[in-house]
Amino acid sequence: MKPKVIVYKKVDLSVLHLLREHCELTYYEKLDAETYPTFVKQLHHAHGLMGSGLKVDKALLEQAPHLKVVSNISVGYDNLDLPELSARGIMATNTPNVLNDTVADTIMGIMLAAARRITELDRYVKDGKWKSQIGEKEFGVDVHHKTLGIIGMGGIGASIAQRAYFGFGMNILYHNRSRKPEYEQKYSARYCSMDELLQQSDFVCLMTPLTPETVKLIGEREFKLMKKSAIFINGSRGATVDEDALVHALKNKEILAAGLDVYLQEPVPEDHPLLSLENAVTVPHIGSATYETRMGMAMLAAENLISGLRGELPPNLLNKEFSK
Ligand SMILES: NC(=O)c1ccc[n+]([C@@H]2O[C@H](COP(=O)([O-])OP(=O)(O)OC[C@H]3O[C@@H](n4cnc5c(N)ncnc54)[C@H](O)[C@@H]3O)[C@@H](O)[C@H]2O)c1
Ligand SMILES: O=C(O)[C@H](O)CO
Repeated sequence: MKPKVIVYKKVDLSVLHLLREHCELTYYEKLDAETYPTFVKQLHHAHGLMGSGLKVDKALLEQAPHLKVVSNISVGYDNLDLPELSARGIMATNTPNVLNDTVADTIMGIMLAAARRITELDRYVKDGKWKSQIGEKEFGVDVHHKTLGIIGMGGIGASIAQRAYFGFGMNILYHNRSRKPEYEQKYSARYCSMDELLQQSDFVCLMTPLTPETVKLIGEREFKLMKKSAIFINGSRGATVDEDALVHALKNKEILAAGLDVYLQEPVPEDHPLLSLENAVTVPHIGSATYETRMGMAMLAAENLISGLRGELPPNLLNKEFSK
């Protein structure tokens, strides 16, 4: 008998074909108030789960007595209660590396947009405000040859460093849990303490996972340490930043601007103070959102799922306990 699998995110047909070869599939393009009750009923029989964003915690797992593999279609896995999954003998997997280049492209785009005020000035043109030659009021600041500080020099951080160093001639500083000699060599990246990075960088880019240690990693104190001309970029998770402190820093010109892909609450509420600030570039969590990369992530997630359901160790297994 084929294992029963629930996919709860829209994925390409080729991914569904692959899954159907190996599993009995229930497919939801998305979970919402309407589909959730049926999803929970099916959870009682499921051996595998694949999707993204769903909080997989004790309460959910109580309703999934046969579950063997949870396959996240994302590299971040802060939605998973990993200790609880491990205690129940359930494998968890994610999708690292396939998205590095795409997310790094997004981050460079946000950096350029914030520094050169691209989104703000796009609105200026469309609102009919371009009446004469632009002047200093519309000037931005350079990106090239500035100092970029990367907090969280993992797969994505390194791809950002590569673009910034080779493409923009930037000077790279980084802070990470451990030193990365490979990137020091390739991108002349210099390891430093977080405080030094915050004080020296023209652009501060946050790329750590969301963990208990990184909740509100950047707050009032950190914004005060940054240069008044600094541009802050968050591509990690919203909860790694104290959003009230960020709004305060932007309003009071403690920093020049911010570029944000992630928020504490997503979708970000319409009346969020960040959305009324001209010096905040706000995009809707689009880091990995290209056809090619989302397809690659879903395919990798399907491979992880199938491998785990076969009783193998999936390529991107997260629980350390299973590898022992
Ligand atoms: N905006 C998006 O669409 C998007 C896309 C992909 C990933 N992400 C986020 O980016 C995160 C990083 O992704 P990745 O693929 O580069 O992961 P990764 O595991 O390769 O890299 C994360 C790096 O952060 C470092 N780190 C962890 N805790 C730290 C701390 N307290 N201080 C300093 N460094 C710390 C790790 O040592 C590691 O080098 C993901 O966990 C996810 O939350 C967002
Ligand atoms: O963690 C990830 O992979 C991104 O946030 C996309 O969901």
